[in-house]
Amino acid sequence: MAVTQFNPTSQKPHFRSSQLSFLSRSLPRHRHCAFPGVHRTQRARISCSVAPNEVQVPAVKTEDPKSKPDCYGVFCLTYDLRAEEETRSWKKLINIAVSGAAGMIANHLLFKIASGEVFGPNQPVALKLLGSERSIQALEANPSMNSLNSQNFLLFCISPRGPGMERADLLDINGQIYAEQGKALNAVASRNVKVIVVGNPCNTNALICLKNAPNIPAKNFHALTRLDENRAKCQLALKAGVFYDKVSNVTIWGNHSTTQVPDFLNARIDGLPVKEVVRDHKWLEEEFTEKVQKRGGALIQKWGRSSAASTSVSIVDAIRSLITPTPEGDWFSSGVYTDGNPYGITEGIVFSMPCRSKGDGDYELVKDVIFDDYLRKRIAKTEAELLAEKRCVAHLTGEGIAVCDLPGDTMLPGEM
Ligand SMILES: NC(=O)C1=CN([C@@H]2O[C@H](COP(=O)(O)OP(=O)(O)OC[C@H]3O[C@@H](n4cnc5c(N)ncnc54)[C@H](O)[C@@H]3O)[C@@H](O)[C@H]2O)C=CC1
Ligand SMILES: O=C([O-])CC(=O)C(=O)O
Repeated sequence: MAVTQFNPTSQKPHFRSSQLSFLSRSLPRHRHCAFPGVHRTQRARISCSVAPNEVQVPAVKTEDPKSKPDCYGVFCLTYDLRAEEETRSWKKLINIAVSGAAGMIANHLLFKIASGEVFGPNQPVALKLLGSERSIQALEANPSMNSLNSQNFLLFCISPRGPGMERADLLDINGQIYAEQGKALNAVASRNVKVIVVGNPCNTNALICLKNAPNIPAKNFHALTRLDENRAKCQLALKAGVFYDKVSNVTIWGNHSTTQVPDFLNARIDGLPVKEVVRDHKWLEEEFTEKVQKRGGALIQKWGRSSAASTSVSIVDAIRSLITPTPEGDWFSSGVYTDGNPYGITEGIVFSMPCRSKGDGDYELVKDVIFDDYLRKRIAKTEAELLAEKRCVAHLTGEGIAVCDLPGDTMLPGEM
């Protein structure tokens, strides 16, 4: 299963009834062609291109015109993926499932994926929308994980957090959902699926999910800390008076919470160490660090709800970092499993660390980073918080009886 570029031996994708199939809007304007297997009554004239070195699509085969088209909400299936062998001029389908699909983040994200912004032009993508009861009504989404067997990416944007809910309650209630979904993934998903957990507390939710999915490599699970990296880059760019793209090598260490550590020691501006460009080291240690740590909460205070558009942008960045080679010398942050990490961080937790990818969906941890006392001390604090969260969900990870002794002064970004 999964996308060709991740697994060349992947099985042929097949289409389940609740999937919505999109062709990237950014297909070139070339000639029209019809697709084999498309019902005569609904045969869509879909733009497609055939490059000189590609195989021309053979003549259209028709199927029983009486058979009904698959329609879901306003979308009808017009591209029969069973004909995939015959449409060799097309890239292989990428399957993406989004859970919490009727929520704010997904509302931005789904259109980015469907437009071709994430996986590029000429790339067919199939979106599977998963959700709670509410989203079944809103989107005709699918509440079941059973048909996730052919996904390349699974994005969890679930939020059952209610007013006045304590952090420990959230860990438990949200954690139960992730335990359940981890089990479902374990039963049906491809071993190559890449899972990005967005719903908070995302590091520990990712841990619960991966612990309940032992058939899937723990390495394939990510907790989204890319939003924090983007926020850190933005603050550094503003301070240095440079464009955002001049800032590189920014690591967010640890938890997606107010203990996270935006690393200015290893970060660079225009290729130079940040500390050489930003001489105000007090600003780096105090203002910059706190601003990034508490940005989520500041936004909730101003806007009344958590960041959705910028989160969806950062999910796009996170996916693109896995499917395109990391630029030479640079890296990106992701919350990943700590087993085998070269930094001495306790194993068995999901911790944001610097990663590089060859663009094949996989990643390696970056070895050549430096530490000083300030960085080590901060990393120890966020590590302690994640270990406490882990103890708090031991009943959900199969590690015994939960003991919840969360440090009082640490919070989710939105908990200020
Ligand atoms: N990691 C990060 O950088 C960030 C994480 N977040 C987190 O992302 C999550 C989602 O945020 P929004 O989209 O703004 O929330 P939202 O409340 O707008 O949407 C969440 C969706 O999840 C659905 N849902 C609830 N329980 C479910 C279940 N058991 N199965 C499937 N779907 C379920 C709800 O019906 C809703 O449609 C929150 O937990 C939020 O704290 C938000 C911003 C940044
Ligand atoms: O707590 C929240 O939902 C908001 C959040 O993660 C962020 O903006 O970083």
